[in-house]
Amino acid sequence: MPAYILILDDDADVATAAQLLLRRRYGQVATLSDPAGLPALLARGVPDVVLLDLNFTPGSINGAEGLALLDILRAQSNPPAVIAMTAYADVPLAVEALKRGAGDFITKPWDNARLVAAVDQALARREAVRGGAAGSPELMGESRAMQELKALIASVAPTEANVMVLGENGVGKELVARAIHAASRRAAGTMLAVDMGALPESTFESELFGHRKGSFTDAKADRAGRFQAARGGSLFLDEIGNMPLAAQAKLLTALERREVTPIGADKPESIDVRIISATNLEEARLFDPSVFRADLLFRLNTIVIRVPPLRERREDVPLLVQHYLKLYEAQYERPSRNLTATAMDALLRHDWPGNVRALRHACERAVILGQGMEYAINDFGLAATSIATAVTIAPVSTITLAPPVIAPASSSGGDLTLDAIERAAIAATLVQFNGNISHAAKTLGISRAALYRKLGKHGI
Ligand SMILES: Nc1ncnc2c1ncn2[C@@H]1O[C@H](COP(=O)(O)OP(=O)(O)OP(=O)(O)O)[C@@H](O)[C@H]1O
Repeated sequence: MPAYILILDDDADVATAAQLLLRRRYGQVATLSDPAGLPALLARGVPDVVLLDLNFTPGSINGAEGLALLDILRAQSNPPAVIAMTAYADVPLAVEALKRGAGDFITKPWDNARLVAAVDQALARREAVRGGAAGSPELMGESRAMQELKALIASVAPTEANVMVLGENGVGKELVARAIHAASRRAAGTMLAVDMGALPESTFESELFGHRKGSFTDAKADRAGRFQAARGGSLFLDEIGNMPLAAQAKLLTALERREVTPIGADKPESIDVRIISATNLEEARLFDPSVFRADLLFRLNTIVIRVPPLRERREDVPLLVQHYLKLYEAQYERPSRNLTATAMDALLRHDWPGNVRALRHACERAVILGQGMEYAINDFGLAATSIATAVTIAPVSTITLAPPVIAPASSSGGDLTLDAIERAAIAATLVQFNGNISHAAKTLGISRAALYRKLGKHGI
């Protein structure tokens, strides 16, 4: 979906400069200089991201108008991600904006690369938030792996321990980080996310630790760093595996001393953040000192949480598919449709190299492009090579109503081994109960443990 960005700033020059920069990259970039026009604009459609100036009236620096606009934006039923902008790098104001729901802040004049990175991150965060029901990101899944993951999150969250989240792309690492923050003692504070892999080395210190006005040519105003802005909350350091070694050394010093010195400042400032980090780097690479400093690793990984890939918890597929189909049916105002059992079986056997993010996109595609009365596997646009040869299941009419029906012997007869019948019966029963293991086991007449063993055996 092309992104819709709104720049809300009374300074037309500033708004146009941002528009020119962002138009090259995003679908639709609008500007608005008079906040009075905001309700009418929102009635025509809510943007994905709003760059919001916090001070409208010339000379005003307390941010009250911007914060009021922020409240209006946050009150939308499908609220945009907001990046607060201010010419006055006033930490309390930035923190207030973050507390009231802005996802990030940027000071003017901005660095172009930084602005684009902030918009990219805001879009990614919005996608993650939209994934949850009613706007709150929820880590879904009832597989044993997910139950263990949720239990681990619950026990780790209330501590102050630094947590490192490991897992492939799209498995839900950021959702895990948000769940930890939400269940922590710092939940009233903000969780600020920083994509460490996208931070240019030249601006690394200024971004993380802040700077004082005049400390270098472009330092036109004081700027708060992410460490200061996240005070009292959590700092989510994403993609830490992609940080250059020099930046790793700087981060290590800050964490060891529990203080940072803004560029140009004469005194260090103490930091009060909990660090949650994430990477998709394989552990072997992470333990390679030419890639990642061991001393920094030990600072960050007091607790390690591994999020398993979706192919290792296939039982979660039906639940996720149902959730995302419903979500996109509502979003695109499409009628609710069922899924053929054949399609669900193929989705269950898909390897999902892009994990939950890919599943989510496949569901969005099916909702937009599916033409039949029911969703068929072709609607999901999966690469044929990633689906193992289909086990024949009669096209059960709905996934919720019909009991599992196993196809009579196919004309080739090749699929009808006892194993194939067992596999098909399990898959169809899981579909029937939306992936609920307890119900499926009861219906199949076996224990939950036996069903888990069979899921493993059949690679479901
Ligand atoms: N367990 C889950 N339940 C519901 N949605 C999920 C789950 N896991 C991931 N998602 C969704 O999948 C998408 C990717 O999740 P997220 O950004 O947390 O993954 P990630 O591991 O941080 O990805 P990357 O490594 O690419 O940054 C988001 O839209 C998120 O809402």
